[in-house]
Amino acid sequence: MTEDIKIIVSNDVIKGMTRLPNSVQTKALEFMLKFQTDPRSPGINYERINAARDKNLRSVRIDQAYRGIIFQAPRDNVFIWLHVDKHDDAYAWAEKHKMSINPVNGALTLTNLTFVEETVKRSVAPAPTQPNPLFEDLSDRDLMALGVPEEMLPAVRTLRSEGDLDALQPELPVEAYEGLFLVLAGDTVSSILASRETRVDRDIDTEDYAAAAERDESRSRFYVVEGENDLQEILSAPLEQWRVFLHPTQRRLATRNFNGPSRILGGAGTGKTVLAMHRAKHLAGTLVGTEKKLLFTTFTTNLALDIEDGLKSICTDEQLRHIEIINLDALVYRLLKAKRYEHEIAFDFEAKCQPLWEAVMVDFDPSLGVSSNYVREEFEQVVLAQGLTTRDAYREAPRKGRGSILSRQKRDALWEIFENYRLQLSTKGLKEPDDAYRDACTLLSDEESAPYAHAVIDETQDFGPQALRLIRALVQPGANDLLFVGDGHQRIYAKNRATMSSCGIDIRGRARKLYLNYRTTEEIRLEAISLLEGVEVDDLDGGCDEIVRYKSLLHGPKPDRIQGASMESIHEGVEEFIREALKDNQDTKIGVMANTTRLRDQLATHIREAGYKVATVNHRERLSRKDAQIFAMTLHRAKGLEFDAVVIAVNKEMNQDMRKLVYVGMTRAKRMARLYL
Ligand SMILES: Nc1ncnc2c1ncn2[C@@H]1O[C@H](COP(=O)(O)OP(=O)(O)OP(=O)(O)O)[C@@H](O)[C@H]1O
Repeated sequence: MTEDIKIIVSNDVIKGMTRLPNSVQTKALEFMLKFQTDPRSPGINYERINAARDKNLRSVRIDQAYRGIIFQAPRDNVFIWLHVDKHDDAYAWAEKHKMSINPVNGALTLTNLTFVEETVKRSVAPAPTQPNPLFEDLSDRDLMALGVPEEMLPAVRTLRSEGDLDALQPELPVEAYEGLFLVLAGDTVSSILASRETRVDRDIDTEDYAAAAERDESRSRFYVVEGENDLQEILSAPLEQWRVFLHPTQRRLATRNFNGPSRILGGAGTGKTVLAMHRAKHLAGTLVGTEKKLLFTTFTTNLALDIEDGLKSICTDEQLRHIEIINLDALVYRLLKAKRYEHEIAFDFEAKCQPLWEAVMVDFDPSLGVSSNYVREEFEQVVLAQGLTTRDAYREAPRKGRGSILSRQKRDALWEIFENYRLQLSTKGLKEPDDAYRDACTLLSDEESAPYAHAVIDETQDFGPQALRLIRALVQPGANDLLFVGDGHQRIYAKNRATMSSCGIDIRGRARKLYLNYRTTEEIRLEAISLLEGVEVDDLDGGCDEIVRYKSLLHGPKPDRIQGASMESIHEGVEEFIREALKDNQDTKIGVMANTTRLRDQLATHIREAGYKVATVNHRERLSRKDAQIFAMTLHRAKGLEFDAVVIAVNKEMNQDMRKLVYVGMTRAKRMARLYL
């Protein structure tokens, strides 16, 4: 490819390749490679398309039956591959579409003109009772600043309900759809643009397709081919959209400079893990040629393993050499072992700590007026969370969110229990993980420099204060040092609620959000959030998060919620659900989730007996490598995973913690879900 030629490929072409017959795929790829080497080669016959309204569209011959549609920019040797199809279909497609550059935000846009005309036609002569157009208060410039292509303005002007907007969504750029629903949720155009960091203050040259292709908005749907082997690599790897096409906000956050720690919030399925992986790739790229390392850490082991596979699919070997992917507990274990730490870290509370806790609680005096559960929570949420080691420190400690005030005498009485418990642990050579994190922090503070240059942290909501302090201590303070992604709605270990600022992590001015759910249908998302009604959700830094601004791109059937079913009818129902899920697509991946291991195993056994192959997802297992279609797991194991269809059974009261757990489980589903309560 010569320097002055730019080849761009649309996501439609990249997605569409797999739908072509194999022989056509091969020919299309061969053609693209030839085209990439020299788009002006005499061997390539550009045919004008007489009926096309965009006069820059051309067709090229792939074989006797298939044609490619290419946009030839008015100047600068820029060629954009837009579509591949059978001859007549390709021509019909070309007649409908128009490429342009959004004159306000400078993004490449492709508009289906016929769709716009039909939308406008349908809306003429509104009945007098119809509501006003949704965006009548916004100027054309505002709409284009949000990402609406100029050619789509007439269609957007006809919208009168959220349903109308959803019907337009498949034809709108993602950022335009997102901008419009944020306006409906009450945001102003300027606040949306500011939080996205979209620039609309430049003069846009609407004929400069080379410059437009580089903008983050364009890159959410167009890929700029970088070098000789680039296109082949893209097309031969698994065609998961997230590897190549990021939401403009994902791309910006993955690559921008932050002058310190940053935190990205986003509801389930909004692409936080995807963003985190691209951020790691980007930062690792800056470390090539140095000895420095980036830490990618998560709470759950299974997720760390899947992220490792994800990173391998987007990073070069050189970049990978600078990334260490490990869940935090495993990292702490390794770190302390290397320092000849004398204690065993009691990761398994039930097996290691519970008997000792129960033994010291024998002396607990009920006349203190608090329950034994309250005492354990006090130990976790105040003593362990703040790393308190003396009675005096506990007497003075703030107890925000603990509900009741404890007199000095009561605190002293509780301290005796706590001290005694730690002593019992110590005689057995054990430490609770929070205390071990604290010890690791102290050991690190003796070192000359922190072991990592950067860290990217997924599932931040499940890291407690000691874990956050340790993460801080593991990374050299500086630009781009820490990127946290998380979602308070998905906190499944309530004791781990933390405030980043009180753990030495200052994210002021560097907090951002993702809004678009790429995974679940809107129907599943709404059903899942209805479980969280009345549950207070925090923003990981002492403030509140809200849910009204999230939205899904996909639609599908409303999930079922079935209450009070007998075990027998749950078994029948689960089997029927699986049959239904597999009906149209035998490759459907199904998650079967339960709140206990016992219930999980019961369901798995029943499904196996019904003739299906079921894999049980355990600790430290890569889901992506399991040879099965149906996966049974506890709700705790479901974090970070995804399935086409999810069926959940819960046999316990739906308290706040359980609601969050079920929320996590249900938002793993892409298109079908059912819940038994
Ligand atoms: N830019 C994108 N384009 C297409 N698909 C995307 C994009 N970003 C994310 N996805 C897809 O959306 C789904 C959810 O992404 P991801 O797992 O990163 O979300 P998340 O916010 O970490 O979710 P959760 O918090 O629920 O675990 C995945 O299937 C992912 O491949």
